[in-house]
Amino acid sequence: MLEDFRVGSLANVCYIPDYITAKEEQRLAERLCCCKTPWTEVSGRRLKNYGGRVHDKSCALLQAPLPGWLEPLLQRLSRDTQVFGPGQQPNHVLLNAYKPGQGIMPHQDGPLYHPGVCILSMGSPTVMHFTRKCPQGGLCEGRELSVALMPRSLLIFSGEAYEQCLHGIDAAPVHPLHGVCNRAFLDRDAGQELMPEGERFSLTVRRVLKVRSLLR
Ligand SMILES: O=C(O)CCC(=O)C(=O)O
Ligand SMILES: [Fe+2]
Repeated sequence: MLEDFRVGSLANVCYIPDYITAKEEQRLAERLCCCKTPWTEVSGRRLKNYGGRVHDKSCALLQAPLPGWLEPLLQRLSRDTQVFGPGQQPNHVLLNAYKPGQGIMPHQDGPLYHPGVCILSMGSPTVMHFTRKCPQGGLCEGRELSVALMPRSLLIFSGEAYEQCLHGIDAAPVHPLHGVCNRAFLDRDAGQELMPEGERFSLTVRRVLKVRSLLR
């Protein structure tokens, strides 16, 4: 199934438009925002964490229960994408909330996780850029890949895109669509740029490799 959704020049990047319906998006966004899990702030951006926290020293997930209402989505993601390892389920979910003009610095998700991630987008659209790491250190010139992330879409990446590239979102009021690799999946009237008007919410779904259960 994923074969039909491969985009761009990097191996193992897939973009699925309308992975969830508008109704599912609304219900999920309400639950995420209203649930009692507290928001934290990172560089002005708001975050919520589900499934526990990764302990700095042991690099293990101090596991906390995931909300029951997230389970059907997580099962669906592992079944459809198999990006968390063969037969494996994700155990960690991050909610990011971006006001218009906010972004996320180019970064790597790192070795604590199985090297595959799903990002579900809700609310305002944006563009994510992948930049290759140089063998000599630092970042290569230019961007390897840009993907428009429309609301209700699912981005999946692993392998080369996960391990050899950094990904980020420009902190900019407008996101040009020039050169995005998933143009074929966008509405014909998408225009030349995306201008977020409201907040964007994204769910970053991953599997932390080492787990220390506090549930017992
Ligand atoms: O909001 C996004 O689409 C990206 C989030 C991300 O890269 C992360 O949580 O590591
Ligand atoms: Fe990331």
